Amino acid sequence: MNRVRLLVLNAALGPLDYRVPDHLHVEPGSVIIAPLGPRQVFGIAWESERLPGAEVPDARLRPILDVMPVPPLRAPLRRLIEWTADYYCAAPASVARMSLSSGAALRGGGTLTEYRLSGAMPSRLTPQRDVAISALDGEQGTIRELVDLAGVSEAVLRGLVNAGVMEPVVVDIDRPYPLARSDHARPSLSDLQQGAADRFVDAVKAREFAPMLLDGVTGSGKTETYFEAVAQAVDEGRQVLVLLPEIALTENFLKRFASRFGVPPVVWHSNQKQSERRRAWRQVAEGGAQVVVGARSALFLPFANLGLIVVDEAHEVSFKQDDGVRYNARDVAVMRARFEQIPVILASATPALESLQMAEAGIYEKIDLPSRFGAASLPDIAIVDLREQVPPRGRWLAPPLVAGIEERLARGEQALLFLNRRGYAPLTLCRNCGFRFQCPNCSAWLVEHRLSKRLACHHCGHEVPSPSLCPECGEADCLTACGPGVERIADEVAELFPDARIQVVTSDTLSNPEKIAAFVDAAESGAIDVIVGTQLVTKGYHFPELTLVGVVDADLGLEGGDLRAAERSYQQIAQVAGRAGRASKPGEVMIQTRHPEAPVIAALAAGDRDAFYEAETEARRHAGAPPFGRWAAIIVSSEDEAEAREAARIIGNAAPRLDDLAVYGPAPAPLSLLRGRYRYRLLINARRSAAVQQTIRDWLGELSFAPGVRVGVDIDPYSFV
Ligand SMILES: Nc1ncnc2c1ncn2[C@@H]1O[C@H](COP(=O)(O)OP(=O)(O)OP(=O)(O)O)[C@@H](O)[C@H]1O
Ligand SMILES: [Zn+2]
Repeated sequence: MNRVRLLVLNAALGPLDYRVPDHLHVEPGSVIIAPLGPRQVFGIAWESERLPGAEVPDARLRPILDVMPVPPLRAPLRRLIEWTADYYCAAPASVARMSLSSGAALRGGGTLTEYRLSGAMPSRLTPQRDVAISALDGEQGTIRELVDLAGVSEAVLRGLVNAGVMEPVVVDIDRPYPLARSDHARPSLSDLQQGAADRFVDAVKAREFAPMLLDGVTGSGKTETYFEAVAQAVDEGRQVLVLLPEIALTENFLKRFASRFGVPPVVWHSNQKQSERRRAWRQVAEGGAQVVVGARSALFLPFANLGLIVVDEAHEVSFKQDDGVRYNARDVAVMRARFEQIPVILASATPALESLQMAEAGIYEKIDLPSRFGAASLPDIAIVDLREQVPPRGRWLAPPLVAGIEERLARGEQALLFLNRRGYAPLTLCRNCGFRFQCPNCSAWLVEHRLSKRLACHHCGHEVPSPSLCPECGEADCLTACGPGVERIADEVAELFPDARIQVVTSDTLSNPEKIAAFVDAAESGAIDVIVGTQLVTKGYHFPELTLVGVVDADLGLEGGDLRAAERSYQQIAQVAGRAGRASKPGEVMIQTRHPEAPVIAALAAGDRDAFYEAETEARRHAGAPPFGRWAAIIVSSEDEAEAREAARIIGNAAPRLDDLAVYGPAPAPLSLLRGRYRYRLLINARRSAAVQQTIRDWLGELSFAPGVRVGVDIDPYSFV
């Protein structure tokens, strides 16, 4: 009899066995729908020897219902799912779910009716019809899409359809994308760039696993260089995955890609329309999507014929996912390349210490671009010591920075002020009674957002309209904003320079692709004088007229107990500094700080990256921190504080006593209340050789907790809150 073992997409269940009816063909990787009690569940056919489960006698097996009309998940992806689940202590079903991330795509084909002009003219030409006909020349789309394009009502378009002026065209909803042309606009590379590009092209041709670290200063042309490898893969008919750390960077990338290859790449991220996701998923699986650019979830897509992976801005913390399956997309990308036997390029101007260490150990090949492209040189960096250059009361910009902005405005150039704090002020308190606005669901202050006139929690999204009275003492006019956010800095610039055109750039103001595209256009065309932004604006952008970068508070990133704080601060400031002077005009960077002697600041000022990395490496080695030792975290949470505390105590008491592994805690998490759940943490510090995952599985597997308790494991954690 034909039986099959399924990895079912339900994290609470183990693998399940089914019978395969004679009329269905199943192979490893087939996507299957099967009965589960009275319901149905998706599952993936798996090699049974790799997925141990309870042996059920043939007679008790239920038959699967159907095999989905999609290509089976290939072996390299199945191995990746196994590896990810094992390494990050996650349920295989939760990882597999990321591969089958468009339910609609699994069910197979469908069509859609679009319309276009037929060439016939109407017998009666109203002004509305005239507008529509000229606007729709060369266009094709659904009626709804054409309504937007033409700016006329649906009734007008329906009238044109009835009059035969527009004709229906039936299209496959999962139709292929237009093809990228590798020689559409090939740049002529500098010798240095060409050397790097040749290496990447060779690696694509070789079709072997090759992890490469592209370490190039800001503005050195990393993108242009790895585009040559993309071109090679496209020429060979193979697919490419480019991972970006944030959706916000996609718009800029789309534009650059389209001008290089003639068509935009295929986009994949979580905020897309269902229909777009489904088309992208199917084309990825069938090989019709050549180049996919996406956020980290694109890593688990079922590529038919992957030839290259690029992780751009590979040092970015946002590649680490902190809920659900807690994985690091940078590291999983390298594993996917290994299973697929293809090259992977990690590109960054400020590589993670872990990546540099891998290069030093000879595991990654390091490829350097040490200078900027063309006539551009790296900007001059100056320190503004806030203890000597004191901003006026209630202000945050010190005199040298203000003078710098004034100079840029006079010359028609641009300035960028960086402060990694959204909103107007991070804390609001009552001068009369001392009341502070706090989130009811989180142990965090509410942040004032003046643009939207609200107080908001940046952890759970809780919002209240900005009050005029103190809720505690009832006084009016007593609420004070403490400290600056970007909105407040923008106000300060507006007061100093009333004619300046200022744009605040945060995830609040650039909340959709249209707004991001509008910002990029405005900044490129010189319609903005001063940009005030969070980390969102520190990387990826290339604005030729931007010649001054001001870091408003360089000490901010060093606060808090994060063990990677120094590295992250260094990266963020080096990246934002890298936005200055990228074209012919030289750039200048001013870093405001109260601690000019701090190693991070001193290294930035001296432009001595190696010194910083060396000091940081020594500190990590000394502390047994990554990459010299390993960390893992256990996070316990419950809506009931006593329940959470008790579960944490049980885990702490059962902690293993081993020579190569130390357990700290449990202790209340720094964010001890998050989204209504009380939280405790344990930190594990282990030698590199320790079997951390197995130890944790054995340890937690023995324990049981109250039903409302959640226990999460975070391997190689980034967040310590
Ligand atoms: N060979 C080239 N020919 C023409 N333009 C180039 C070339 N190399 C780089 N450029 C241009 O120089 C600018 C900087 O290049 P790019 O954005 O690729 O650098 P990067 O190293 O990715 O920078 P960052 O890390 O700061 O984002 C871009 O506008 C790019 O188009
Ligand atoms: Zn909250």
